[in-house]
Amino acid sequence: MAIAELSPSYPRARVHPSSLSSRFSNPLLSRCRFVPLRPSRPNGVLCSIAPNQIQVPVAPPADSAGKKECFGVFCTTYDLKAEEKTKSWKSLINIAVSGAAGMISNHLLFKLASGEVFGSDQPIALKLLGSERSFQALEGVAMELEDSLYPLLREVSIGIDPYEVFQDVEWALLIGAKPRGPGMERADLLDINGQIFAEQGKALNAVASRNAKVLVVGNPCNTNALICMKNAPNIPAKNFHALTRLDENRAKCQLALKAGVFYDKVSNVTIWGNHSTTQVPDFLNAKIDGRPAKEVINDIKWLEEEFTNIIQNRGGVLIKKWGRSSAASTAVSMVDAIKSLITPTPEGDWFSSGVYTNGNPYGIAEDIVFSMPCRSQVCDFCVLLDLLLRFSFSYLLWRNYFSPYFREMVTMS
Ligand SMILES: NC(=O)C1=CN([C@@H]2O[C@H](COP(=O)(O)OP(=O)(O)OC[C@H]3O[C@@H](n4cnc5c(N)ncnc54)[C@H](OP(=O)(O)O)[C@@H]3O)[C@@H](O)[C@H]2O)C=CC1
Ligand SMILES: O=C([O-])CC(=O)C(=O)O
Repeated sequence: MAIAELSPSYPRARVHPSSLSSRFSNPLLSRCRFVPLRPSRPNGVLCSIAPNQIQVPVAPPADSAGKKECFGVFCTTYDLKAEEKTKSWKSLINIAVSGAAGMISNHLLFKLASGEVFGSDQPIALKLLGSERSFQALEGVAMELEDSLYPLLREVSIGIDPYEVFQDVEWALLIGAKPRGPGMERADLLDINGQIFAEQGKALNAVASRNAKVLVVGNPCNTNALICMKNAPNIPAKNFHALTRLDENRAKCQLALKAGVFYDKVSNVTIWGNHSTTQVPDFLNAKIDGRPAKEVINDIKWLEEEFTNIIQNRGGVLIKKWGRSSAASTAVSMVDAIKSLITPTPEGDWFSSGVYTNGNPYGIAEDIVFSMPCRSQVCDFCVLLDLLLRFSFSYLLWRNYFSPYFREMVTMS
């Protein structure tokens, strides 16, 4: 398929010796240093640095001899297991974030590091992917992470080569991509951004954990997720998601406002289709306080016209006001999306995610990434075990309950 054949935007390998050494006031993080990269380090991400920053490597302090080498700004020259507090912790997970010096990441990384996303007993290693142009900013991000003293954040590495940064990652949060400006459609970004996801898919395929979960945010995110997935055949297709949770959150907010209730009363909201103006926010199956939203709101004209329009165009309206695209709310919706994947979905509810359509029961075209209602099952150590395209909407419901107009909108979107 043509999509799978997009060529890489970066050369295969880029390795720069690193320099920098730093010292920290936190005793746990003392004796940090940077060491030169090795082209193929089996475990862990190599920290790259811009060519003009190449220096002779700093020799390890005598008292750390025999201990693990440190990379990036966080340095595990201490024994994690020896710490009382870490005894009940789960084992470290590796999380890659691309576009790590960008706006969305700037909100997301601190949520990840705080434990808000993966839990207060889940230590994490952050692998930050940037580019030569953003490398200094990436160092700035890493410095801010250091200065935040998050106990669960055990390692931070920065790099510009996805083949290095994605090594062994369990999660890849792919944000890095050009955002649209005023007057643009998200699809206008495909020419520029599609290449990024072809390359990153190949890199994930080569070096990431075989069960890595991939959340694609960079726009147009559905198509980019498909491109990434097609380039990563070693990773199960069900592990790829395009972020449409922001749209779901927006829809919940508007329904709550209209009904005069707080957001937490709104459930069962689906975004069908693409994260674009063709999406269909499903008010027919949405519930407010357990009752059908359309009964509670009792204004079908508003639901069909205004509500749908508001959700479809929310991103563009925000760009006109801010001059840039939504970032904080996107990071929040990424947190929601990840938590939905690692937590069993409450009985009777579901969440929206852009997923691969093969085998879907709704008559949606096969072989695309399309947002649908999803539920997750979780194994006991809190890692996504499986994602069910659960037929919360049974085909019967789909056929009999949806108006032909609505059905057509969804399948055409
Ligand atoms: N799915 C969703 O719900 C949403 C998706 N988005 C999308 O997320 C993406 C990132 O948004 P945001 O963080 O605000 O953007 P920023 O411009 O703040 O950061 C994007 C990062 O992407 C990297 N990048 C890669 N290629 C390019 C390029 N050609 N031009 C510019 N930057 C590039 C840059 O990092 P580097 O130089 O290190 O490569 C940059 O730091 C956008 O595509 C945006 O449209 C935004 C909101 C919601
Ligand atoms: O509108 C954009 O380009 C950014 C985005 O995806 C959103 O805010 O939904």
